[in-house]
Amino acid sequence: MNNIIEIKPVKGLVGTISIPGDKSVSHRSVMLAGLSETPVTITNFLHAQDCWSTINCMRALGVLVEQDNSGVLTVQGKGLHNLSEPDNILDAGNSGTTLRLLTGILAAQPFFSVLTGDSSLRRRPMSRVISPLTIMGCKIIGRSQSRYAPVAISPAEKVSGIEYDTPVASAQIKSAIMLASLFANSPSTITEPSISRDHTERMMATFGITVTRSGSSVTVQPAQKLAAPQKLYVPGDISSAAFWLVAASIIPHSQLTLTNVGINPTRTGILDVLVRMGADIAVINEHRSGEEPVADIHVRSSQLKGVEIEPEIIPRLIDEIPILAVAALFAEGKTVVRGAEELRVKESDRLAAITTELSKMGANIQETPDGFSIVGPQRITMASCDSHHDHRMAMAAAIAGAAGNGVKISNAECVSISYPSFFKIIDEISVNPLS
Ligand SMILES: O=C(O)C1=C[C@@H](OP(=O)(O)O)[C@@H](O)[C@H](O)C1
Ligand SMILES: C=C(OP(=O)(O)O)C(=O)O
Repeated sequence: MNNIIEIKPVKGLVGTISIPGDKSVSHRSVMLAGLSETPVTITNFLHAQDCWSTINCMRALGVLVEQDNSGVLTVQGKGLHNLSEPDNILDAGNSGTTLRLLTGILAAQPFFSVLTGDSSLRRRPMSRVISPLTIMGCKIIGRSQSRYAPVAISPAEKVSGIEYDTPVASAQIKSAIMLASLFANSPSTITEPSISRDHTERMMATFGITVTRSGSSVTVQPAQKLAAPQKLYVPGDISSAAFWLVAASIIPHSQLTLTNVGINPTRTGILDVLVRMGADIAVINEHRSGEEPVADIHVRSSQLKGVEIEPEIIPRLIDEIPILAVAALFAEGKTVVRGAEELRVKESDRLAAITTELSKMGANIQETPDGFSIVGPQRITMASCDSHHDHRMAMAAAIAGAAGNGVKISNAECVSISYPSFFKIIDEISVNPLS
């Protein structure tokens, strides 16, 4: 399927958007509920393709997952020690989080399993989880000297805790180790170069697991049984909200209210950077939703200015860099991104994809090995772009087109990976599309 979507330039974006559930939290909610013995209802679960990959894998392991008419899930787990051997290969689709976190769970099970994914996921590095899990005693091999999926997992004789310094700040590496550690014979401590998103830590605490943090290290104790909460509530995804935060900032006459946005400090780098760029953003109605902080956000158009985005903040805005590149095109002065080499191993090589696609609109971008620099503001023209089958690229191109002179995006259907209603919402909030 190749859906070509045309986005027209718009005069302004006005309205209120209820931000759909957080993808990271949604994955973790079904995995941990699946390892519990009592039923858990999950409200505001993200019904997008990546999270359904997780549901389908958990179902194949014997977990019962049902949804009601309003999308609320009920998960009846199997407990820590009663998952069943899947009778086929597990398919993580396009989802790195599904594949890497499930590798952590499956590495500690007394049965054989194989995990794979689509052609994009099969190009992404898996040795980063296979290596530490192997040190723990797990038996995992993958394609091409265990660099890539498919990965095949055999029962381990013994799973031991680990003290592990991760070379990259990655919540997927950290979470895979934490999940395997639940089954280990001793605690594990993972130390990151800087703290990646901490949703696993927070949600594990909700399930009665002992997790302690000291600086950039996190220690998780093995568990006998999880004490599941009856209800979980998934906050809105700030990575989805980011597209509207940038769109409303750069499109004149815009005024948006984004409701129910997760503002976990390990995810709010985008807010910090946009505020430094001069964005008109107000965070209101802050409250807690379970272990996660949530708020509403008002955003209005403003003239942004270029900023330096240094390596230290990258883990807190890792998925927002494609849309930040669009913000930089409309900002006055130079924006530089450094230390973002991880973008080369996402759904696409996002640094190359940003440069290629925005250049088609006439943008001038200097790509570097670990980022890019852009001097703005730049006039961009109507162009035919490609998503590279990468949801965040499709949405970033759409906002560039709406703010600029329109865009046609091929392979645009991939927005369903994280934000199925994205194009419908652009239509709903657009004021007087200009033709
Ligand atoms: O743990 C998670 O839910 C995620 C972690 C990040 O990946 P890395 O752990 O590879 O940085 C992020 O890019 C991804 O979208 C979701
Ligand atoms: C990188 C992403 O997700 P994942 O790693 O789970 O595929 C993303 O959503 O931008």
